[in-house]
This record gives sequence, structure tokens and C-alpha cells, in this order.
Amino acid sequence: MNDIVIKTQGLTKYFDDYCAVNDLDLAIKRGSIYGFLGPNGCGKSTTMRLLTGLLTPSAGEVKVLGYDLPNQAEALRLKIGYMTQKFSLYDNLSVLENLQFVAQIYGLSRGQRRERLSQLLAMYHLEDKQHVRAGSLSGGQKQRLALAAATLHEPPLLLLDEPTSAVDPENRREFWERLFDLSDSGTTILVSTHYMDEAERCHGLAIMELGKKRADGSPAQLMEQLKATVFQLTGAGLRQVGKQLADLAPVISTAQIGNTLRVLLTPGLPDAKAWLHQQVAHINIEQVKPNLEDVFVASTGVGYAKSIQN
Ligand SMILES: Nc1ncnc2c1ncn2[C@@H]1O[C@H](COP(=O)(O)OP(=O)(O)OP(=O)(O)O)[C@@H](O)[C@H]1O
Repeated sequence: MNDIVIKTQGLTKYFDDYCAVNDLDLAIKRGSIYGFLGPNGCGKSTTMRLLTGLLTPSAGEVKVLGYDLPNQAEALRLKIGYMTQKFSLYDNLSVLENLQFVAQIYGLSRGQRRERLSQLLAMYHLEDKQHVRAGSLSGGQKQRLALAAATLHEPPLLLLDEPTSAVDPENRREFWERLFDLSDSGTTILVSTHYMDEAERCHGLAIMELGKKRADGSPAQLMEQLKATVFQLTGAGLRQVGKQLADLAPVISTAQIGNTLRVLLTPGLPDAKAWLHQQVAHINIEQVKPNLEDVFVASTGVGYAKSIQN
């Protein structure tokens, strides 16, 4: 059995002469939750739409669940669930009516419909809301309803485009519990996000910028492989210290976090801690383990440019 359910090689998408997805190679395993992490406009949604067959690539090869895209996009359609960042169900229909409508689109018989809908209402804690208009649900309830609708036909692949941008942390956590249930039962899930805590929950992750994949691996691998050295500085005058360090060549980034200053240095320095001490003698300096945000900073923007230079 082939465990790679999404494979792309050289996947590229131009809109006129703007390259939104640039030479993207992916290999995503069955049953995994794989994230696209990146700033606005980096090509996350475009990649997702290419993987659903909604968009035609300008170049490259795409195989999803064994189907070659874009040629076999129609056959793939029934095998995927797709949820976009905007609530795309009907505000004026009740929760139940929305689900009944989607069930009809997927051609479920009356008996199948009854069974599946009561299952979904229970699973997504929407039983007591089933006769409420979708438009009057809270952000978290809307997202649960959208996930119920996207999974109604039990697709083996689920694509979620920034699914929790409008929900609070508690609802986000609850939403992710459901994603892990789905993954546990073999569903492959692609999720785009710009939240670090969501990215950390993924089994695998691509960090994207300007349509390019800058890093790929599990969050643990990405943190382990980070070439930069990370320091936490404490002491007086941290704002000033941050400004003083920011422009120096070996400094990838500085960021104040509460009472500490987090500093990322390029790997080229023979003794990074000694170098830092020379710059800021009166400050406590402790080397710390990288986190995912450090990986992100070193993989994008100025941090990326400095990382590859040094
Ligand atoms: N249909 C389109 N026509 C022209 N340009 C487009 C089109 N769709 C996307 N783009 C451009 O391609 C780039 C990538 O957009 P995309 O929506 O994939 O980014 P994203 O990472 O999903 O961002 P966001 O988080 O803001 O949704 C952007 O510069 C966007 O303006």
C-alpha cells in the first residue's frame, strides 16, 4: 500500500506573470496532519486549491489519492472535504437544514442521512443547536458545523484553509481534538495556518514564503535542524540592547518577550555566547533550545536572507 497520498513535483502556479506557488515538492503521508505555515500571501490557499483540482497548475506534477491532477479532478472531488477560512454554509438555514442540504448534494439516501446527521450533531456538540439558524451561532460553533459538513461524506482527505482564524483558544483546542480523532481513523488532513500553536500540533509542516517552501519536516525535526543559535537575554535596558544588536551582521533577529530578549544568531560564529558578551557586557545571556517561532523567523524574510548568507 502506498502511504504517500499527496505527491507534487515542481508544482508551480502563475497568475499572469506573478508566481504564487513556485516549484513545490510535497510528499504527504496517509493519516497525517500536515500544515502550511506562512505569512499572508505566501501561497497557502493557492496550494490547497491546486491540490483539490480547483486550479490548474502552470507547471509540475500533482497526484492526490492516486488521481492525476488536473485531469482526474472530477473523480477526486467526492473524496475530499474542503473548508475555507470564510464560513461558506447558509446563514439563513438551521444547523440541521445546512447538513441535510450538504447530505443531498453528496447523494446520501434518507436512511443514511438520518444516521450520519445524528452522528455528526453528537460528535460536534451541535445537538441542542440543530434548529438554530447557522448565522446566529458563535464563531466556534460555526467552525464545528463547517467541519461536520466537510466530513459528512467521510472523505479520506480533508483540506482546511485557516479553519480557526475566527475562534478563541478554547474552541481552537476543541477543534483540534476533532482533527486528531479524524487523523486517528485514517483521514489525511492538510491545514493552512499562520498560528504557531496550530503549526506545532501538525505531524508535518511546510514553512512557506513567496510561494516557495523554505522548510519541511515535523516540528521537532525543524527545531532540531535549525542552524541558528538561540539566546535568551535578561537584565536592564533590554529595549536598547535589542536595537543595538538588531543591525549587526550575525544577528538574525531580536524579539522582546516579556522580561526577556530572544536573540537568534547565525551559525557561523565560533563562540556565539562570547561574541554576544562582547556586544552587551552587562546582560545575562543563556543559550536556549529553539522553538518553532525561531524556525519560522530564520526561514522567512530578513532572517532567511541572513541565514543563507552566513
Ligand atoms: N486568482 C488570483 N488572481 C491573481 N492573483 C492571485 C489569485 N489568487 C491568489 N493570488 C495572489 O497569489 C498570492 C498568494 O495568495 P494565496 O491566497 O495563495 O496566499 P495565502 O498564503 O493563502 O494568504 P492568506 O493567508 O492571505 O490567505 C497573493 O499575492 C495573491 O494576491
